[in-house]
Amino acid sequence: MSERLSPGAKFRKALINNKPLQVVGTINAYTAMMAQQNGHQAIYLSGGGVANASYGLPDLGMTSLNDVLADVSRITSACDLPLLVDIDTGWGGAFNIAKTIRDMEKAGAAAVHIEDQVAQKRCGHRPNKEIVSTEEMVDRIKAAVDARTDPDFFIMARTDAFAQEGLEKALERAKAYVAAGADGIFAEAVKTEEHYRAFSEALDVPILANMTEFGQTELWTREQLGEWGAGIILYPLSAFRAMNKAAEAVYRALLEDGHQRNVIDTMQTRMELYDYLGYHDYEQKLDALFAEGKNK
Ligand SMILES: C[C@](O)(C(=O)O)[C@H](CC(=O)O)C(=O)O
Ligand SMILES: [Mg+2]
Repeated sequence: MSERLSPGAKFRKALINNKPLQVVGTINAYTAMMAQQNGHQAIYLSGGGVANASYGLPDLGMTSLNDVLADVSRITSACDLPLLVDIDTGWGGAFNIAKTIRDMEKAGAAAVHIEDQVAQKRCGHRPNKEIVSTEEMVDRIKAAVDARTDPDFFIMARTDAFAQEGLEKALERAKAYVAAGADGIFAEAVKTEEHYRAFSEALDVPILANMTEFGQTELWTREQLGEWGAGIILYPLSAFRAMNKAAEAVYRALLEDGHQRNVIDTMQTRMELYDYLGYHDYEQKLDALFAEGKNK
C-alpha cells in the first residue's frame, strides 16, 4: 500500500531524502506537472511570480491572500508534489496570519515562508527594504505556528535583515525565529560561502539558499551550497524567466518575419504538451465511452 502522507509530511520526507533539496518555482498547474514528471521532489509558488504572471503587478505586496490561494489551489489540484508557498508578510496581524496558515493548509500547501519585512514589502534583492522588529516577527511566527492543524505543515521564517543589519544581527534574528517555532530559515540575499556556513552552523533547522537570478547572490551550485550546509535550494523564477524570454522571441518573430518558422524549434510540440497532461488516456476513455454509447 502506498503511504498517505499529508503535504507537510511529504515536504519533510523530501527534505530528509534530498540533501540539499532543490525546490523549483512552478508558475502554474502545467509547469508543476512538468517539474514532477522531470523528477523534481518539491515545488514553489513565488509571491513575485503570482504578482507578475497572474496579475501583471510588481512584487510589492499588492497581491492578497485570496490572489495567492487561487494559484495554490490550481497547482495542488494538478500536482501532488509538496508545494512551498511564499506568503510574503502573512497579510496582516496575528488573526490574519492564523487565517493565512489555515487557508494554505486547506488549499493543500505543504509549507510556507513568512518574512520580516514591513507590509509595504519589496523583492528581497532590491535596495531600501524595511524590516519590522525582532519582537514583531516573533509574534508573526508564533501566530503561524499556533494556527497550523497538521504538525508537519512546515513554517519557514525568512529574514531580510542581512541587507540592512549585517550578518551578526541577521543570525541573532534567525535564532529568535527558530526559538519561536520556525521549522526552517530562509536567509534572504546573503552572498558568500561564509554567510551560508554561518547560518547553517548557528542553527539546526534547514537553511534555504535563494538562487534567484539577476539578484544579489551568485548562482552557486548544488554541490557548493550542500557543502556549506544549505538544506534547501530555491529557484523561484528560473523557468518563468526562461518562458518569458521564449515568449518575447515568438511575439517579435511573428511581427518581424510574418511567420513562426524561425522560432518553431523553441516551442514545445503538441505531442510533448499532451504527454505531460496524459491527454491520450483521456482521449481513450472518451473513445470507450462513445463506443459504449453506440452499442446500446
Ligand atoms: C523568492 C521571492 O520572494 C519570490 O517572490 O519569488 C523573490 C524572488 C525574486 O524577486 O527574485 C525574492 O527573493 O524576494
Ligand atoms: Mg517573494
